Amino acid sequence: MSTSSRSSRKYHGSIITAEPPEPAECGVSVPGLGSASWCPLGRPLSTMTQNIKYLGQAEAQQIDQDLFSEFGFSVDQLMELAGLSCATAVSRVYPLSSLLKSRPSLLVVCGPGNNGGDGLVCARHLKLFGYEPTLLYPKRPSHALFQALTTQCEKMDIPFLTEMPEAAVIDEAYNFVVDAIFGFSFKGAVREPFGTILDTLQKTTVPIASIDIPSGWDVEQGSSDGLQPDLLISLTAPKKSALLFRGRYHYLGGRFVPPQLERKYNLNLPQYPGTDCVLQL
Ligand SMILES: NC(=O)C1=CN([C@@H]2O[C@H](COP(=O)(O)OP(=O)(O)OC[C@H]3O[C@@H](n4cnc5c(N)ncnc54)[C@H](O)[C@@H]3O)[C@@H](O)[C@H]2O)[C@@H](O)CC1
Ligand SMILES: [K+]
Repeated sequence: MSTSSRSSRKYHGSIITAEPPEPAECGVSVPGLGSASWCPLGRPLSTMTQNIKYLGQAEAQQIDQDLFSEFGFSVDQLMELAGLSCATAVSRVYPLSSLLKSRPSLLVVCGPGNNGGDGLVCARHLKLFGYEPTLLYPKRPSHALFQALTTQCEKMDIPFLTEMPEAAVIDEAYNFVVDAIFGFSFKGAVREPFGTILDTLQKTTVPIASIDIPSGWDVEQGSSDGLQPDLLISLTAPKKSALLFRGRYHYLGGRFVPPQLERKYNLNLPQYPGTDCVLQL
């Protein structure tokens, strides 16, 4: 599906209001990408968010490392906050009252790395928020953290599918899909079973909410014919490919960046409102 055809995509089974407007000039200056000629949703970024830094892949991974080594965080700490912000953004964009299907069902597809871990946490919080998530988690790392997150979801009575349903089945059964397959460490051609899973997701018509990066997109260059999510939740700071996001909603989450780290990488993060853990960009 091309990016241009995405803007005319119609969603079924939930939540649709209006077509996304055409992109407009907003002239965001992005290190390494020059001046972007448009911005998501076609509206100028506010002065509050226009200087936010869009990260390359290496820089995102370096910040990740700094958080764990120099700043003393553990993975599960940050994953919990990341997953909670994803669930919060999802519930803002697709509130229970807006869902058209009789049950507040959604599918969360998790990949083999930390992005998949964010998906497990997000599913657990969505269940606590009153949604009915179902998980697909085809490649499970043996690490104790992922086993614990899986157990937590099982104990919350969140069902796990054994295989990816066909697109028509997803459209029929779920209000929307959370894409937690790949994040900022994705590289190269997609390997199975995720190639088939992403092909199926592209055939669905329900909205897709992508965690950190639309899965299958190059972290910096994006993908013109890849997944075109309706919602993108950028964690810590957006990645360069987020400039090519043409869905309706772009949120920032992962409100855990210490000011010292923000200064070190000149992230220029916008101020989150009050005690909120997400911010719409
Ligand atoms: N520092 C941060 O900003 C935080 C990041 N978190 C999450 O962690 C993510 C990054 O996690 P990871 O570094 O584990 O990486 P990813 O979750 O992006 O993916 C790595 C996994 O995908 C596989 N993979 C990579 N390329 C592939 C391909 N072409 N085909 C098939 N499999 C492929 C790798 O073998 C590995 O198992 C972020 O995007 C974010 O979602 C959060 O959990 C916590 C805080
Ligand atoms: K993703």
